[in-house]
Amino acid sequence: MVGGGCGRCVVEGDQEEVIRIGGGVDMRKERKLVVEEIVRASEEYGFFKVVNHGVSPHIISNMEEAAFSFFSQPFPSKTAFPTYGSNNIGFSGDLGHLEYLILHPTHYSSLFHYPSNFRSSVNEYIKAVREVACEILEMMAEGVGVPNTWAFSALLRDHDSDSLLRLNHYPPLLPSHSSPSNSYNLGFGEHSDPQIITILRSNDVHGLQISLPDKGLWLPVSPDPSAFFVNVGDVLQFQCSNYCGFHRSVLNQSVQCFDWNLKVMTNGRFVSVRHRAVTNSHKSRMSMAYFGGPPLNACIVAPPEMVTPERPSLYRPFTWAEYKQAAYSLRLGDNRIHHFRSST
Ligand SMILES: O=C(O)CCC(=O)C(=O)O
Ligand SMILES: [Fe+2]
Repeated sequence: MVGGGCGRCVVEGDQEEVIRIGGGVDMRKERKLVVEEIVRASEEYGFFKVVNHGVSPHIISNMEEAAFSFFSQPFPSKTAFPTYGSNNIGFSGDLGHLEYLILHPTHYSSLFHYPSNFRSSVNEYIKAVREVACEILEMMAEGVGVPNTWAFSALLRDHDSDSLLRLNHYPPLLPSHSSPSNSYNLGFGEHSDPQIITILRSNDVHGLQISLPDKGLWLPVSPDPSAFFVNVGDVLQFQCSNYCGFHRSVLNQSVQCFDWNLKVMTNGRFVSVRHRAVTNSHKSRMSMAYFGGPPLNACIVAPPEMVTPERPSLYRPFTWAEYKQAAYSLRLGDNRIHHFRSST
């Protein structure tokens, strides 16, 4: 269990609660039950674990080995890769004890410089986790009563989807680098993920913590390398409010006007989870986060089914490009959703 004094609202986690959250949605159970569990967890926490997800352990271990081997290179070799970063998170001065690599599957140039075995591990992994993400989004749409159950997932399947894979490596802490309380240091500060959905997986080392809505508690999440953790992203919180998504390639026809309504796609019915990662171990921690994002020009607005006179639209429509720009210009921990609330 992780506890201690780093950050402004650190409270030791309640193990019972962690177990309840981390128990896992079993994807092999009857679909109706899986849908119910996913919707409930997305409303309550914006976070859940999935087990029996169907991704081959071979694909996962290949990706992890490729990532460890990348990070084991000398520092100057790593900095030659344009999407490698260390200690600085984003562009607004946030710091963390980690190094990372950002890989954009649809940007050919993002993978161009890597050896072919690395590229194929990344491509295979992304393909597999995108399927998991899409299946979950389809169940979410079904669970909240959106008739086109592919409406959210189509955004990830879009050729122009702005999805990415982020590999985070938290090296073990040297004693001279640990915080005065010696409990842990911040690896990745408090934030919510801006995209639609995150499929997160880590090796068997503790570090991830989630914050419960309105409770000011940080709960440590026990690692489970055979499972994926799912974060509801900001866009899905929005989107489960006004939606209507059409996709050229899905419909196989030319659609003049994209009516992507992710509202902050659930009109606030789902919550995006605030989370962070701490380094508290003598072992390296590796997390691999697939962020499912919409195309840049997608208009984020909730499905009509999610907006009623009793539940008016909470957010104004905006494009993913607008939101992304706002997200990256603010500090990691800022509440950016707030800037997109309707004025009425
Ligand atoms: O390392 C982790 O478990 C969390 C990483 C994370 O939150 C992120 O990459 O957005
Ligand atoms: Fe995150």
